[in-house]
Amino acid sequence: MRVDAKDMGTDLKSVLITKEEIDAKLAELAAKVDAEYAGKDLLIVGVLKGAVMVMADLARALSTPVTMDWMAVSSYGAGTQSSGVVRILKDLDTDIKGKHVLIVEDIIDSGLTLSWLLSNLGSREPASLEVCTLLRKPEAAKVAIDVKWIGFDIPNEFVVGYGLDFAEKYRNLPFVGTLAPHVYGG
Ligand SMILES: O=P(O)(O)OC[C@H]1O[C@H](OP(=O)(O)OP(=O)(O)O)[C@H](O)[C@@H]1O
Ligand code: HPA
Ligand SMILES: [Mg+2]
Repeated sequence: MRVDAKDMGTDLKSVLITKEEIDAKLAELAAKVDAEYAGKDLLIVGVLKGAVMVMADLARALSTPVTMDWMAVSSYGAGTQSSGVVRILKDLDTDIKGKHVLIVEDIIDSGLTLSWLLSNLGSREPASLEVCTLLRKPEAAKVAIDVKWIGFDIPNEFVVGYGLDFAEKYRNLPFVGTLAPHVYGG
């Protein structure tokens, strides 16, 4: 069954990026990642929980053999604003020293989560450390981050779907949509 904005009642304001657009973009990104890491061992690190969908779909679009690990950090809690305080809820299972590591994210909003992650993982001495994110909000950046692969730059609005939640809901929507302000008290 296809879920679309109508099925969400009035919770969604609009569909920003369709499933088809996400699929096409991930194929493009996967080709670039394949080219970069040809002949190398690559560990992709998904940032739970938001990046679950991107990890699953990007990993399957890659030709490069990869290993996968996960980190859980949280800075948003149940709200729509980053608290700026990043907590590790689950650390990597593997030692990344000397490995080529690619962090996979669903979204870079303020950039605070990723900035913290890059310095945390960077201090573990990986052979290389890069970032691939499906979404980025350029207008929301509070810190500058060097991001190698970006799927879509989006407006500074709270989005849900394809892994992204509001109060843990809407992660399973197959597209990215904007939330109606009344849902989060706007
Ligand atoms: O650039 P920032 O402003 O730091 O925001 C981006 C981060 O916020 C979200 O995670 P969240 O803390 O909501 O956890 P979740 O993935 O479990 O929803 C998202 O998945 C990113 O990891
Ligand atoms: N939506 C959902 N989760 C998020 C967002 C967003 O716009 N920004 C950071 N985490
Ligand atoms: Mg969240």
